[in-house]
Amino acid sequence: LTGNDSTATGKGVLGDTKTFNTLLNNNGSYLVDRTRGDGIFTYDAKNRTRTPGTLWLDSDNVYNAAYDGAAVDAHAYAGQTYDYFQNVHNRNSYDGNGAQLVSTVHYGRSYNNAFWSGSQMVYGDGDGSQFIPLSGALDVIAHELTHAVTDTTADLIYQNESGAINESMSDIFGTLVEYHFNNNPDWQVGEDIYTPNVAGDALRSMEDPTLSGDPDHYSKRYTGTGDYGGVHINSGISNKAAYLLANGGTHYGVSVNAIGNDKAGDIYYRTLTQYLTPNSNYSHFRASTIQAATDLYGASSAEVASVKAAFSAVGVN
Ligand SMILES: Cc1cccc(C(=O)O)c1OC(=O)C1CC1
Ligand SMILES: [Ca+2]
Ligand SMILES: [Zn+2]
Repeated sequence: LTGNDSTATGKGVLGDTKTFNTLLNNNGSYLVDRTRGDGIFTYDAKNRTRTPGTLWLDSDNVYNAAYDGAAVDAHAYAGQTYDYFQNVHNRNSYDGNGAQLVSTVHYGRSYNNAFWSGSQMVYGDGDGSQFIPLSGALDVIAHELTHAVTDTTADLIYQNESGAINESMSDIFGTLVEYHFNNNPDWQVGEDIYTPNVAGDALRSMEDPTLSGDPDHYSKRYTGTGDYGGVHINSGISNKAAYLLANGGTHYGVSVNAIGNDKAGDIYYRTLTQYLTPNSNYSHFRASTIQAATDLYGASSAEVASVKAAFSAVGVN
């Protein structure tokens, strides 16, 4: 594919105008951003379920059609998430080696899911009631891309406690990316694309996981076999701890002093990339996070004390 790098404008899922990088040649404008790593490529599944589908081609380099919104956000938010990992953690794409970022939008029909396939991101359009196009939220895209970071580092097995930690890492970095770009940031997950007819709810809450029926203490963990052993359920335990570490608070009588988003992000990034292993459980997660914080701030630091308190507050001792 040859052509010239260009900057296009378009409207995202929520109707917000944004700019992003495209590639222009005689055929028209492709959603190809050659300015980041080995490139960001966005595809159209045309409501079928073959991936990656067709590389997105637009006629005039202006992406304002309703059908374009899901692709505009998938492309622009993948670029922002790339920038977060590169600029904040010095990681070049999800593998540290500039791997291409491939996304497919308009996947399936009324598909209420988004996922990392093992090699690319995939986004459904939602059914218009439970979800609107799922690429319309930065925390969702950063969530999916963090699965790729996890798979190329700790490679946490996607079931039971290791799977819950896998899921929580994606929610944590989804939220940190949303704050980094000040994109209506909060400690909720997927709020911008979830239940358009219901105000104030979210797919999950990190601030209060019980709002979506998930545990906020290890003693309340799910031990069944659903959801791969509760990977989207028991993530609430770690999500609450992360919320407390960054923001502070008292939970079940345990007080945590805030260390802020940036230090929390550096601790979780080091934990994920240097200490966690495929079968890490919550106990190993506590030890690993303490070690990462010790490496960064010292054994007697306030940051280490807050990590210990945050895990204790959610019953992981
Ligand atoms: C909507 C959805 C369904 C199933 C799996 C995932 C998954 O990627 O784990 C999923 O996406 C999310 O959880 C992102 C955060 C909104
Ligand atoms: Ca959010
Ligand atoms: Zn996930």
